[in-house]
Amino acid sequence: MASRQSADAAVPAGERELLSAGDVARTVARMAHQIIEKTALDSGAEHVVLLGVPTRGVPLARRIAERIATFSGVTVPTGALDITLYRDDLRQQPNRPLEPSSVPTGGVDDALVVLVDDVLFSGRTVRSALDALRDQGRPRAVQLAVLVDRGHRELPIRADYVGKNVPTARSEDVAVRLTEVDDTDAVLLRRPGTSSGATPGPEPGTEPGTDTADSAGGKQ
Ligand SMILES: O=P(O)(O)OC[C@H]1O[C@H](OP(=O)(O)OP(=O)(O)O)[C@H](O)[C@@H]1O
Ligand SMILES: O=c1cc[nH]c(=O)[nH]1
Repeated sequence: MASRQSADAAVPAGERELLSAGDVARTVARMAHQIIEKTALDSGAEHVVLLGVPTRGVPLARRIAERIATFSGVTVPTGALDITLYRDDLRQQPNRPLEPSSVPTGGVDDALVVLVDDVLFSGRTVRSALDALRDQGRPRAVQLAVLVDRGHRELPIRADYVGKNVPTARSEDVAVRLTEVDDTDAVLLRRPGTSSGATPGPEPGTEPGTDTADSAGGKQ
């Protein structure tokens, strides 16, 4: 998938499109295939549940489940896991409304839970999600699926399924846009203060982790 520069009139100055709408769809499809394969979903041995982290992890989980159903014929239940009150930096975050967690009927006990989020950065959201999940039950195992891994981990957390590894500078921002929330599908890389035509890129030593077990297939 080729990255497009902000010469594209639809992409504002200082932003670079990392994934187009078509790229997002293909990436979600590939992640669905990887989940089917790694969990042996179509063998029926596992009770797999996809739990999205609000905001965009929730529609992303639904999209992955829809692709899984199409590819394997297996209906995977989805839900939402609000992590707001479990953050270790709650006091530093702007106030945001709580979004109720919704765990599918059947719960998460003994299930293989795949947490789904749009961006993996410091890892603190995922750590919070693990705490939030503990209040819902005791899964047999927990995996992590993210659309974008942009590196800069602050905790020993890695994803099992990575849509795209993106080397970034810490000062940059990866913005995932999904139609269910934003009326458009795209992934943008934003560098504060850059003008149109500048090429955002990584600072030395800022590449995202490359040791994710399943990210090889997901790298682009
Ligand atoms: O690995 P981390 O450093 O925790 O960053 C990743 C999180 O940041 C974003 O959420 P954000 O808190 O911005 O809320 P949003 O999903 O509502 O945009 C993103 O959706 C991830 O959940
Ligand atoms: O770049 C980032 C970092 C955290 N969360 C995001 O959505 N984007």
